Amino acid sequence: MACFSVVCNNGVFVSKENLVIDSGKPKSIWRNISFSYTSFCFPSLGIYRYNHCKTQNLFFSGHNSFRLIRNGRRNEVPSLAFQVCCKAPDGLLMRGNSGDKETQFGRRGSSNVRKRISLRLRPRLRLLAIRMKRVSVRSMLNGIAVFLRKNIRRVSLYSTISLALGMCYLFLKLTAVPSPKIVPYSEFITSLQSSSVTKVLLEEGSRCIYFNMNSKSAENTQSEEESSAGNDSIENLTGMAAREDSVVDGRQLQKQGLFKKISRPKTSTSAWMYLTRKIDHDEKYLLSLMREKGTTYSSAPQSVLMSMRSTLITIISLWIPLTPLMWLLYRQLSAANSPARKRRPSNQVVGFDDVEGVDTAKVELMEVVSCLQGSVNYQKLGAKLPRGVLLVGPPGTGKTLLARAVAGEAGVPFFSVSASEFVELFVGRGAARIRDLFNVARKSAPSIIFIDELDAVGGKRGRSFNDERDQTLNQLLTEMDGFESDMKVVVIGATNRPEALDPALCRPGRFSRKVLVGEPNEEGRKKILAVHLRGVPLEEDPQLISELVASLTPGFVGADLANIVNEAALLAARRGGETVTREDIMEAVERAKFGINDRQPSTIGKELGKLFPWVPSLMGKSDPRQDGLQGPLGYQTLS
Ligand SMILES: Nc1ncnc2c1ncn2[C@@H]1O[C@H](COP(=O)(O)OP(=O)(O)OP(=O)(O)O)[C@@H](O)[C@H]1O
Repeated sequence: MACFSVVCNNGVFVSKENLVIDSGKPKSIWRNISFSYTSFCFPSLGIYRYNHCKTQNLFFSGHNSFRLIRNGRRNEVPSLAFQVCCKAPDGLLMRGNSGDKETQFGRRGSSNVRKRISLRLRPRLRLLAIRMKRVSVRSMLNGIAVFLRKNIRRVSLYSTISLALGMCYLFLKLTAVPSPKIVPYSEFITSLQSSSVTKVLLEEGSRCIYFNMNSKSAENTQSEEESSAGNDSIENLTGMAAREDSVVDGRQLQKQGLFKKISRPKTSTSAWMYLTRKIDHDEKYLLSLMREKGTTYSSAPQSVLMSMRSTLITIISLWIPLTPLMWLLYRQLSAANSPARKRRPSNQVVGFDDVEGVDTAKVELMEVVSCLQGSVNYQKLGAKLPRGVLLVGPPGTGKTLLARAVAGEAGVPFFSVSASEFVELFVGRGAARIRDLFNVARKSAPSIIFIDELDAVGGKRGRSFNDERDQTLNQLLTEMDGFESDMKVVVIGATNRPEALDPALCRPGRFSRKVLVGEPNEEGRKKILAVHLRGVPLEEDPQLISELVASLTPGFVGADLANIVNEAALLAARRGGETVTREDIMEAVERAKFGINDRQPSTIGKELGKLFPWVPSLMGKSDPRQDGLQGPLGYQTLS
């Protein structure tokens, strides 16, 4: 029993978390402590023992302290002392720490809160100060320089875009002029008829007609607008008020109390008060009316600045919504997504030793490896390196593994793609990817391209309306034709459906060599099992187990056998065993053969079976034990 006391002379408990005892040891050590009882002494009141803390009031807090919660009680005693006794493992040094920040006893109220806040803040500020001291301007600048160097392209692109946008904004801001008020054409004609229009400008190449009116009419129009609309837009007011040759001057507007709204400077003024749009085939009448009324009229092209401004606005308003779309398109179309880039040439660690049970296929492929390595001088006799080798066989027989083994043995770059990666949404994209892949492979020659599930793009042409797929296949055919005779690039394809392939793909010169990768026989299965049992700790002799499992698994392919070994290891791990036993292996074989089922038939099932013995046979589920069908090695198979 280790006892220690914590004494506080002034202040009261204000916190529920009123005591933290620091052991100076890691938190894990505290787990062994059981709290016996707490005794409080209140000398000023004459109370010396006061037990109220229970075991559950012991909490771990921080990494090397524990905390007492006092059930919310408060001691309103100015002076108190208490003792904490704990059972601790032998040799554990404990010390009470009344000066701990969380055991502060202060006055109730705001001063205490302030104290607590300051106590919590202080260490954080200290930490911040230490960190700030460590930060040096030079290292920061170095960091920025390194970042810029690394991302020079991206940084320059973003800064160019930002600069261009900034320039556009500045240009628009500088060339901004208050636009004239747009009025209907009929109003313009009426004003002309009443001789209130003073000056007209017909803009060349557009339908815009700018015009000014004399003061009286402008005033009338203004008051009409006010009464009808209530308030005008700031632009219109600005345009009217600030115009130099406008008849309505600033003073008038000020009188009307409208000038308050004007915020634009006087320099950005428009020369024209009103704007309307021309009606087709009315030019004759318009000109004759203006001549009749003696109105000054002229025509002028749009100013360069204004046309630039409107072009810029059009471009920006078009491009802003289009940019995300373009970005998506770019990402889709960019070569960065191409399989050739994704698959960097890598040296595979798989060798022919890792592939067993497919000896004929291995011999064929070993020849290709010898040609790639240059150990067989096939050119001397005028022979050519086979362009393509097609691996044909049921799923899981090791076609992919064989291709990887070829790459591993030849020690050349290996580009592995699944043909489905060439199936694209955009016409021509799949073909471009094929082109990319072959270009990269050619550059890294001697190399091997492996196309898995070749039937995804190599299916017979013209059978569907899928133009994109046909184009991709055409490109593949072209690329395979395009190898120069001395180019050491071999294309290995794998498929489960050779009958679905386009005949052009299988003609000599393309996938001329077809290698059947079939189901392994018993000897083959034994060898495959031996490969997969290499790294598994077995209770018995691996050879014996391989023979046993091989004899029980006719029709199983390499992938099934690899799965059996893996399942057995998992079962052993589940039961917590150190080694994989024969039972684990047998259970894994059963699982692979019959699937995972409940071994024990359910009680309801049993009862039903007793009552209606014909039900299981009706459902096609007869008891294997009754049928004499036994599991491997006399094990009962699943019911
Ligand atoms: N002959 C074999 N020797 C050793 N392991 C094999 C063999 N065949 C298959 N395996 C195991 O099965 C796994 C799957 O094989 P793989 O992917 O090569 O089959 P596949 O014939 O390409 O199948 P699919 O036609 O479905 O693509 C391999 O990773 C390997 O672990």
